[in-house]
Amino acid sequence: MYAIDHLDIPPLSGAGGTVRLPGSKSISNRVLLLAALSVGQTDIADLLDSDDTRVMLAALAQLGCRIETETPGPGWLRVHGIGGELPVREGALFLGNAGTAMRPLTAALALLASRHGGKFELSGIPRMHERPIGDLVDALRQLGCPVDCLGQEGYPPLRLGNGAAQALTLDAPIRVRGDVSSQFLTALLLALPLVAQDRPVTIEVVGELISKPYIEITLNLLARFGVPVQREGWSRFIIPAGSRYRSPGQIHVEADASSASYFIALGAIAPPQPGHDGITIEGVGLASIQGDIRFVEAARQMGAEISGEANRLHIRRGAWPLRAVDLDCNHIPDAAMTLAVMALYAEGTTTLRNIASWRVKETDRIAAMATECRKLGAIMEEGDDFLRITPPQGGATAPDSTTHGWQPAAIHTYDDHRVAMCFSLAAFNPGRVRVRIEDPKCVAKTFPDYFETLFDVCEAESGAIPVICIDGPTASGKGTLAAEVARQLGYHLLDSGALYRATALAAQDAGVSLDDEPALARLAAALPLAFRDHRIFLAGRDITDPLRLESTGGMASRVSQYPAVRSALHALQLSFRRLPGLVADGRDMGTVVFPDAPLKVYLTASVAQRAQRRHKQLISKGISASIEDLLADLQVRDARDMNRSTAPLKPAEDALQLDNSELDIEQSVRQVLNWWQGRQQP
Ligand SMILES: Nc1ncnc2c1ncn2[C@@H]1O[C@H](COP(=O)(O)OP(=O)(O)O)[C@@H](O)[C@H]1O
Ligand SMILES: Nc1ccn([C@H]2C[C@H](O)[C@@H](COP(=O)(O)OP(=O)(O)O)O2)c(=O)n1
Repeated sequence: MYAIDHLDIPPLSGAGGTVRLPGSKSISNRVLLLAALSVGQTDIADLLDSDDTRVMLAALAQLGCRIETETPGPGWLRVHGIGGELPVREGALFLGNAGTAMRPLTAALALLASRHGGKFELSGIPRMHERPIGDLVDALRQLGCPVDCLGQEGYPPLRLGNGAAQALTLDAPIRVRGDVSSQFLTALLLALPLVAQDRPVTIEVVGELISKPYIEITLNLLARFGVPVQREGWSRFIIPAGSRYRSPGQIHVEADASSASYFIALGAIAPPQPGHDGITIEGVGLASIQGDIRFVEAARQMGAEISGEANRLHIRRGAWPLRAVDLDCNHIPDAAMTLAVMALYAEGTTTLRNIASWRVKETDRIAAMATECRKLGAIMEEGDDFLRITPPQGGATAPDSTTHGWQPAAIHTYDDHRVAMCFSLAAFNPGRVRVRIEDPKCVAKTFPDYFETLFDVCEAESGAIPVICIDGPTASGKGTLAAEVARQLGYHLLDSGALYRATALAAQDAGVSLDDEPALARLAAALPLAFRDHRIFLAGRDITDPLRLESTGGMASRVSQYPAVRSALHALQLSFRRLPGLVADGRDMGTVVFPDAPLKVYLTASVAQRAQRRHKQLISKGISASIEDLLADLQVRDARDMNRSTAPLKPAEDALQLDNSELDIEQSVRQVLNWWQGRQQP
């Protein structure tokens, strides 16, 4: 996950390959609740691991439900159901911004608290307290459940129950509005079987029910857990008498169809790559029970070529530019946001209709999409329940034909995972303008590794992937600076010195003389290196600690003099240049390996400072050393690195020099990030 302030996505040029997506959020949280309310234990495979499911798991555990992770095996979770009982009678549950936890838990706990005598408080983050829940509260009060809104009437936080058992009014149909959010009906459908032992319970929907596909998921899962609800049209639902949740034993969670929408769009937008035949999505397919699978139809209408099987989809770019559409999106409320970004690549104006529910989601999504698409240069019109998108005006006659009317933009993401995921696709813009995603970690709500998954299948022209080079003499602080800059930008890291150090260790292991250039080059060309969990392995041996020894540094300096060794390591170093960017430290990053890098820093510090820093570093690791010896070694190493014939240590002509003798680590990092910022498009 990119837990950073913002993520700059360079211009993307193509995509191809296979992705496996995380489990569906809607299915995951429903299955968790049903498993918890069932009699018996349920083993769940491929559950989504995200903020929203963590919130649900924590709440269920707090309510006394026992949950075992990695049981019965890796990727599984075992839930021991409480079977309609209430082992914990009081509690305060914090549910973050997870609507799929807040609504059903409100209904289930209101009923359980009334039946058994309990009292619970449910709250969330400030945005959750702005998301209406009044229609569900009204329905629960009709039943006789004590429900108090502790802030504004009709919104969380809520108090459910008053500690005493209540008689519930179950004979009359329970009426609930269906035109604001279908989650209220889902919540009642999931909760009412808990009190339908003696008599059937009927729910009547008032107003036109929106987002029907989500109700279908609910009904499908209820049936899997032993409660077959009778449906009369979309306005009457009857829960049969004698209902009781029974575990199905095992259940697999499909991959998230809404998450699939970004990769379907990717296949429709991205030019195909040689050696790949479009994008393949595993884990969700045409037999999905999720409504958002119908995004496939919308994407086809816009030009995507999509084929598929029960549990897999395959997408290729078809019509290009994409076709503009005028579409009622009521059946795919979440995935339809992706259409707004696809519309930026369409010929003509696209209208997305019947999307009023967007206004009460994680943020006001109509306003958010309009504002952010406008930043990119699109012409946007928004209404209460529609959005109209005219792409940035391209073509050779456009006022600014170099960027085809696209503007570089910093996309604000409103703590809304879908805004962040959608706008990553703007990085294919023909103007090749930079797209910045603010607060990229908000994707953790449903898809923590979204950007990693995206970058795995995307390509950029090599020159388009930014590299920041940090070269300089030993102990100037290159490694420390490079690692922190890479962390803050979310970039990959190349410690090129480690490759020379590993070559020296490999020579030592193999008994190869440090004077035998051809043998050293052969070793370097086939280094069996692996990087795992911040540790480095050479032929399976953990060399993280020996790699950092001063003696290894000295050997590396000798090995690195040989042109044949340097050229043997060249391709390996280039392979680190991957999306979204690279920070590389060494001696010749800016002069030889990445001569086109947009920022090169030559880092120095006085020789006395460097000897002192190295001394401190070694002492802190429990390695004894004398400053005088270190100073002498350092000078020998500097002289050798600077005077060798191939790729000697020297500043690149276009390098910025940074003497950090008087700067601390944080100041050095800030300086480099400021320089980097200055090199970005406005
Ligand atoms: N700007 C700085 N000010 C003070 N100490 C620093 C600074 N930069 C790095 N150091 C410290 O100096 C030591 C050597 O840094 P390192 O990054 O290993 O250098 P290099 O990779 O250039 O050999 C480390 O202990 C590090 O914490
Ligand atoms: N790009 C590079 C990186 C390191 N080397 C050589 C020269 C150095 O003395 C050794 C060890 O490099 P490393 O960066 O790990 O060493 P320091 O941490 O700066 O002491 O490798 C090189 O020749 N070219």
